[in-house]
Amino acid sequence: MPLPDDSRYLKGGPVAQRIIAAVREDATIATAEGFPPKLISITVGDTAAVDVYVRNQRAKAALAGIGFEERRFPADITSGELEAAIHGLNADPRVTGIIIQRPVPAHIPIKTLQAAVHPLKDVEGMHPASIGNIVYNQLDLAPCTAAASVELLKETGLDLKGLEVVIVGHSEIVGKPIAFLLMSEGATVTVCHHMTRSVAAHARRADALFVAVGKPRLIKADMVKPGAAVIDIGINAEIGPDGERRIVGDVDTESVKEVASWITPVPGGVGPITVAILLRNTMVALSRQRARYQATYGVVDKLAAE
Ligand SMILES: Nc1nc2c(c(=O)[nH]1)N[C@@H](CN(C=O)c1ccc(C(=O)N[C@@H](CCC(=O)O)C(=O)O)cc1)CN2
Repeated sequence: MPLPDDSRYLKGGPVAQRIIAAVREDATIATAEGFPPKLISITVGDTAAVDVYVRNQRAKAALAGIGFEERRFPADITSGELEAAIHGLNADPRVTGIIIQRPVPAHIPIKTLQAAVHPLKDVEGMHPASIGNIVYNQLDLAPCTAAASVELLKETGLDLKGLEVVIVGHSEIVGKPIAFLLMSEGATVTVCHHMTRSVAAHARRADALFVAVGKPRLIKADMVKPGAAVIDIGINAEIGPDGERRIVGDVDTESVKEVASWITPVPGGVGPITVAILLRNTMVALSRQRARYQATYGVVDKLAAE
């Protein structure tokens, strides 16, 4: 369904298109130089939200000129078997990026899997060696959903220096990296989590409010400062009054849009940019691999080496 043409909506589509167009230029050049980018997606078990994400990754990778392959594994696979599969991908020179789709089944330690991905092929920046980069202000490759959310906040034109930002949700893949990305930009950041005494009291102080907790419509109008920017990162599936499955965010958009100056729709907000950032990260990872290749073999490109 098309989004209403309301300037309060921070729509992800145009930003994503811009990013994908730039990625396409890079991918075309890299391919012509003998380094075609190829992204492998690892899915474990069946999760509807992940299927939506992967479907969009495949479609946008095709648009951007990036090879894309999905490897699906059964929910009862062992962690050791998955690690072995990842080591195989690390060793394959045709594979330039690996993404592990979340969530994985509870018996699989996601951190072990993430650490098994070679840091140069880690297109999410979630390897322990990569996640530290954003702490050191090296921001060119950050976790996709976190980077996408920050990209949308920048679309408001708000000055991030000294901006009061509140993040509801402290996950490793979204809340924590957003905090580091925004601290690097000079924002004052508060992170709320399950032990926070009054989320509402913090949220009401925010010039920019990020929400990523997976609770449909948790944030209501009375929790938002008038004029704030509200970035909704929730992706929750529910059955609508028409009996159809639909996706809703963590923010009660209908009421909050009467108070906020900017609000991201769900779907159509952070989601499309998340996919675009993944593709951009894939090109960053490839250029790091090329730099390593050049440093090791002393040639400018693969074609020259042949
Ligand atoms: N490895 C990762 N796994 C997950 C991440 C991540 O960043 N890295 N984030 C979420 C992904 N996710 C939901 O589970 C998700 C992300 C993006 C989209 C998306 O493309 N949404 C679009 C389109 C919706 C539609 O076609 O109906 C949108 O919001 O407009 C969907 C899901 C968890 N896992």
